[in-house]
Amino acid sequence: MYYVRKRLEISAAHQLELSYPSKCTNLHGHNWIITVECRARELNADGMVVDFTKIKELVMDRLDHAVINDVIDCNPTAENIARWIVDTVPNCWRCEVQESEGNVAIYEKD
Ligand SMILES: Nc1nc2c(c(=O)[nH]1)N=C([C@H](O)[C@H](O)COP(=O)(O)OP(=O)(O)OP(=O)(O)O)CN2
Ligand SMILES: [Zn+2]
Repeated sequence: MYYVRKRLEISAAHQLELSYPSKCTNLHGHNWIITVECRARELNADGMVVDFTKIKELVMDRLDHAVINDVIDCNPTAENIARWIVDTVPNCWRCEVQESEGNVAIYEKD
């Protein structure tokens, strides 16, 4: 199995819909550190699992300096952002979304 890992830093805003009172329901920003992991049993014709530049285009170009609520079609928690990235990037099986030093969410395909 071949693996690639791409680390991105994204400045963006979001606003959570929550069932309880929280400061996070206000529009606010983070500098998210996102780690995208892809894997493949065989390399493509270019000798890659997936081009690092393609990962950047699919994630960074769509989320950086965006209001994430406008981009992803669900409540933009760190967990849902990680899931969206796994569903968006070819051959992605795992994604870590670090919202702050102490807060990290991970989505991994079964
Ligand atoms: N499981 C999750 N919990 C929370 C999420 C999330 O995406 N998944 N998101 C938030 C908000 O985005 C909020 O902005 C986080 O605020 P922050 O102040 O960073 O978090 P804490 O209240 O834990 O404060 P620390 O100072 O970092 O401890 C909230 N929860
Ligand atoms: Zn937040």
